[in-house]
Amino acid sequence: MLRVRPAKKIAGTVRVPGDKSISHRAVMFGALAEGVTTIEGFLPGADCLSTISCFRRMGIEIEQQGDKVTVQGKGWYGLQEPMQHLDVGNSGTTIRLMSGILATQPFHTVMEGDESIAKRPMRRVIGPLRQMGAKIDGRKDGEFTPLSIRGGKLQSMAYQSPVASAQVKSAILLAGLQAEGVTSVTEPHLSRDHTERMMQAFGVSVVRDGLTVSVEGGQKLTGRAISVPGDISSAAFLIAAVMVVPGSSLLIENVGINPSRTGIIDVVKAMGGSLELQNERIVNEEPVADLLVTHSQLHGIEISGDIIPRLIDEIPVIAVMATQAIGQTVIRDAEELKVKETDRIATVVSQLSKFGGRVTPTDDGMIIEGQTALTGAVIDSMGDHRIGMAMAIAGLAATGETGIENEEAINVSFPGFEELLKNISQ
Ligand SMILES: O=C(O)C1=C[C@@H](OP(=O)(O)O)[C@@H](O)[C@H](O)C1
Ligand SMILES: C=C(OP(=O)(O)O)C(=O)O
Repeated sequence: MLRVRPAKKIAGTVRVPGDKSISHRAVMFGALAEGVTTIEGFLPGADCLSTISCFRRMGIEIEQQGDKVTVQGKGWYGLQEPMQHLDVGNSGTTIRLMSGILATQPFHTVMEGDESIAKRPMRRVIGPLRQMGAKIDGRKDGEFTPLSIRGGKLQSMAYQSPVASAQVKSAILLAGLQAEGVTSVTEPHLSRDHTERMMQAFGVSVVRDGLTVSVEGGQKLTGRAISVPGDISSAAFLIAAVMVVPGSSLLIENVGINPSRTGIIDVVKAMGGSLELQNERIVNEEPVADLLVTHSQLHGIEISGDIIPRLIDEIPVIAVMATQAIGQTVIRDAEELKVKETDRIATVVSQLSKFGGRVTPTDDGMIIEGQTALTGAVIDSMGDHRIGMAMAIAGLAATGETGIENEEAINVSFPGFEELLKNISQ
């Protein structure tokens, strides 16, 4: 059990582990590229290690030591048919992006993962890939794992996605790279665009027109050096820690500030929090900065619409911050929370309530009442890394001790979380 004590103050200068979305893509693109790709700042969390192990099973040589990775790319068709099932662990990004890649390969694969993956919807990716000509099956007509993919020659398509999902968009664009003609994806709202940026970094031409992004088939990826910035989704827990513990201040260095990910910064500022970007720069097509965060009394706001995909993974910890804000915080248009590692509307409500948090679930979000005094509790991550970490932050602001059960889930995206939190807590 992870134990958290109330903090008097959060202070220091820190770095968070590498961006999860960018780390997955760097390994995948490196494997499919011609030549060597070196990655520094890689996230050695369980999800990205699942991506590495899937590519190793397909004959790609990958060396990984901590945050340094070398991928010996063999070109798009250099992958070999795996003799066993590919295990994606807990990682939705791995299974959905890989579906797009495997749909183009002239062999058969089966992918499966843990209990949480088995409940997550796959037809959002399988449906369009089938329309492009891939033969894919799974439980409930391809909605659930295990997924069996027999890839081959694909037709290009213009896909109107009903959801703003980077995983859906990325799977189709990856498949489109081997389809004849131009493949495009149009989203209802902009989702994170790391795939588009990294395709360009690997030498692929990508065209964006508003909410539509397109690629022409037949383009090659060329291996290169990639430097992964710190994950803003991990930094979000530390930003929240500063905002819920009076007198706190923290400098978080080297954080990715891609505009499709910075909803958390906009929300903290709109709630009245002090957050300053310093030393802004561009690294491998991705904007990066140091974040100076200073405690401020927050007030409740409404969070809805276009901003939701820009902060979807941060909503559990935003809910924790909102308990310490003056007034009500209302989160709408976030039904996607229901299909993450857990149903994050239900798990935020059930776990935060154990501290005495006042949170009401709604069909597409939640309503959080502030300012509420929290009392330390024993909570359960429910196997969801973001729930475990969000509740640890609640523990910093609570009276008495908090215990987090099933804390090992945190390793999915933030190895070293417990130690880092201890180092900055006084
Ligand atoms: O493409 C990615 O790297 C991710 C996309 C998002 O999921 P959706 O595509 O389902 O919105 C996000 O929640 C996930 O943590 C990572
Ligand atoms: C939803 C998440 O990841 P994935 O979809 O890759 O499992 C997450 O990291 O919060």
